[in-house]
Amino acid sequence: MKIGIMGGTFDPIHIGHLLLGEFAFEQFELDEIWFLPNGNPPHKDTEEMDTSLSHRVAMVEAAIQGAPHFKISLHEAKEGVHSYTYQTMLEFHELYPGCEFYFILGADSLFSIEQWRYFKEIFPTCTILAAMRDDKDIADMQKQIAYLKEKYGADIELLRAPLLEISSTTIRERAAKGLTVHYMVPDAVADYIKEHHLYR
Ligand SMILES: Nc1ncnc2c1ncn2[C@@H]1O[C@H](COP(=O)(O)OP(=O)(O)OP(=O)(O)O)[C@@H](O)[C@H]1O
Ligand SMILES: O=C(O)c1ccc[n+]([C@@H]2O[C@H](COP(=O)([O-])O)[C@@H](O)[C@H]2O)c1
Repeated sequence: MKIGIMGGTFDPIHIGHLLLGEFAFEQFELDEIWFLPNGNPPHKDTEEMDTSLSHRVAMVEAAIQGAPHFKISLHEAKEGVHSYTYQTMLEFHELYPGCEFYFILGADSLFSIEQWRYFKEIFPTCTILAAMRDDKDIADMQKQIAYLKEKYGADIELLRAPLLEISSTTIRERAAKGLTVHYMVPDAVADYIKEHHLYR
């Protein structure tokens, strides 16, 4: 089985994340995409976040409902302890022998990966599928991919997905101002945000 891993904080999940999953599935002929919400991301201050893990998980579940090739993994849905990608990927290989993993990320993550905990250990565990984002154009991406390949022997491919200037931050800010987030998130997520008065 070829599994795409779409890791994130998902505060909240938005169409940028879903499109990365969909285009990775298609371009690399994957069997499933696992959305992997991080309960306590090492590089973000969860104390500053006012969205509980249970809300973030519920929004991922709502977003992928009805898409049989999209699943949720609760492997990193732990409060308190930080979850690190290198550890999760090593554990996935033990838990799911015979699976090939493809870790999906956006340009901001590709350019900061050298700050991740034991990042060199991640490279042998998966192929990284990196999508353009924000100000990073194709030349920037190819340069960074070539650099990481050359320096660490990383296996990285350019993921071609629609460029969307959308982030969870924008959605939180819009919701806080009482502006609509429709079409930026699936309807079920917009309804969830409204019903639970999130980001007010
Ligand atoms: N619009 C987008 N285009 C490409 N990649 C994206 C996009 N939005 C998120 N990603 C990628 O998805 C992964 C998970 O992102 P995350 O959950 O932090 O969302 P975010 O929108 O970046 O959130 P925030 O604004 O809170 O930092 C990261 O690798 C990020 O680069
Ligand atoms: O392992 C690390 O040190 C590490 C540091 C930063 C980010 N990550 C992972 O990168 C993915 C995207 O992170 P984020 O913050 O953009 O949601 C998510 O799966 C995080 O767990 C992992």
